[in-house]
Parts: sequence; structure tokens; C-alpha cells
Amino acid sequence: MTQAQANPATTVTARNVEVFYGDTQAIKGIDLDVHTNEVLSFIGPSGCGKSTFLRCLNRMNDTIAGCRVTGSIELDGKDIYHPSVDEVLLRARVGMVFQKPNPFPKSIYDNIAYGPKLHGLVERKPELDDIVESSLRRAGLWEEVKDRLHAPGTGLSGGQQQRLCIARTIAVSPEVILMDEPCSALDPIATGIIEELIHDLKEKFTIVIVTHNMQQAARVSDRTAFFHLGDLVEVSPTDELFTNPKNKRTEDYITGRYG
Ligand SMILES: Nc1ncnc2c1ncn2[C@@H]1O[C@H](COP(=O)(O)OP(=O)(O)OP(=O)(O)O)[C@@H](O)[C@H]1O
Repeated sequence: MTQAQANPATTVTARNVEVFYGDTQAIKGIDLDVHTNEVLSFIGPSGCGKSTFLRCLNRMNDTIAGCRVTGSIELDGKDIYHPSVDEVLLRARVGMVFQKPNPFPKSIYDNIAYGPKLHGLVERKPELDDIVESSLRRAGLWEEVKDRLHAPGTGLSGGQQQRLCIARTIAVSPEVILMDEPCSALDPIATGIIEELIHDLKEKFTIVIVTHNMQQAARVSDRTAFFHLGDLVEVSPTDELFTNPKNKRTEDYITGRYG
């Protein structure tokens, strides 16, 4: 085993994270490290807290009335819940792609250009053009849209729209990309394209993906975390989790005994 495998660099460190919606506890005392440049999948039965925990990682739960998060989450060793943290900047560093593609009602170009302009990442139009092109290329969409950059993003197919949303996330150079069931609204071909893209993206980004689909977790992720009733039951290298789970609850889930 190499040193890098023995001690992988960690981008996100979560300790004793609990989440409450009003008086109801959705997440119980979760400890988890997200390793740099890995793809980490969250799996588990509906309602087990995958999306809730994912949203803790860029403070999206702050936008939900009555939702309370306790414990600590650090990004590169810094507390993301510290009062001095600007949530807009945090969400640029920890970007998010949602279940349903949600391009802005703007042109393809402006969908990508919006974030870099908002965050003052560019001063001149040629630099912006470069970011738009490189983000679309990285998201595997450039060849399909390069001749219609000023057409509406909402005019693209569902799979193209999801790649546009990924390009929009990439355009502000995040460290982490959170994906909440990014393929659930897509057909199998579009899903395959996104899965290949996830594989390519991990070279540059750290990716955490919630998926309902165990085959998808097996295909795309380096490690998989199994959630059940608000607990993080097990996190293991993906092949180990599916072939040799450590926990009986994980085994019951992957063998289809519930879920
Ligand atoms: N906005 C909310 N207000 C109140 N309760 C919520 C809210 N969002 C989620 N919950 C509750 O928190 C628990 C965890 O839900 P969450 O959506 O995180 O689970 P999940 O594992 O992502 O489920 P699914 O796979 O069905 O998307 C559930 O009991 C759910 O009902």
C-alpha cells in the first residue's frame, strides 16, 4: 500500500454531525472524512438522511426553515459553520448539482458566465470566453453547443441541461462538487454520459454523490457510505462494501432485504 492510500488527504472532515427538523432528528452523530479527489457515494433507503447530510456540506440546510445542524464540519481544516463564513463563497467552493436539471432562464453562455462574474473571477471578456469554453469542455458539452452559445439553456435536452449545470458549477473552480441524485431524471444513455463525466471530473475535483441506485454507486465511486435511519452505518471502499460488508445492516440492504 502506498503512503497516499494509507493516509489519503482529506478535504472535508465531519464530526458528530446531527440534524434536526424542528424536534425530529434526521441525522445522528455522523463522523465522516471525504478524501481529496475521490468519488464518494451515499446510499441507503428512502428517508435515511442522505440528502440531509449532503446539504450539511455546503450549508444548504440553512435555507430550510426549522432545520438545525450541530457538530462540526471543516473544509480544508476550516469550520464552514463559523459566523465569519460567507455562504455564497462557500457554495462556490462546495458546488451542488441537483436531481432535476435547473439551468437559469438565460443563454447557455450566460449560465456559465454568471458565477465567474458574480465572484469577480474575470476582468475581461476574453477571459470569460475562456472560462465558458473550458467549463463546457470539461463537462463534455462544448462540441454539442459551441455553435449556439446564445440560445437558451432551457432548450437543451435533459442530459445536456444536467451537463450545463455541471459546467456552471465547475466554472467557479470549486474544490468539492455535491450531486444529489444527478441522474434520476435522465434516460440510460444520458445517465451513462454523466457517469463517465463523474469519472473524468475526479481528477480535478472531490465529488460526493447521493444515489438511489446501487449499481451506479458501484460504477462511479471509490468509496461508498451506507446510511440507515439517520446513522452512517458503514463507509468502505466500494468493492468491499458490496462484496464484503462489515455491518449486518449494510448486508441486508445490499442483498435487497429492505429498502
Ligand atoms: N425540509 C424538511 N422538513 C422536514 N423534514 C424533512 C425535510 N427534509 C427531509 N426531512 C426528513 O428528514 C429525513 C431524511 O430525509 P432525506 O431527504 O435527507 O433522506 P434521503 O435518504 O435523502 O431520502 P430519499 O432517498 O427519499 O431522497 C426524512 O425523515 C425526511 O422526512
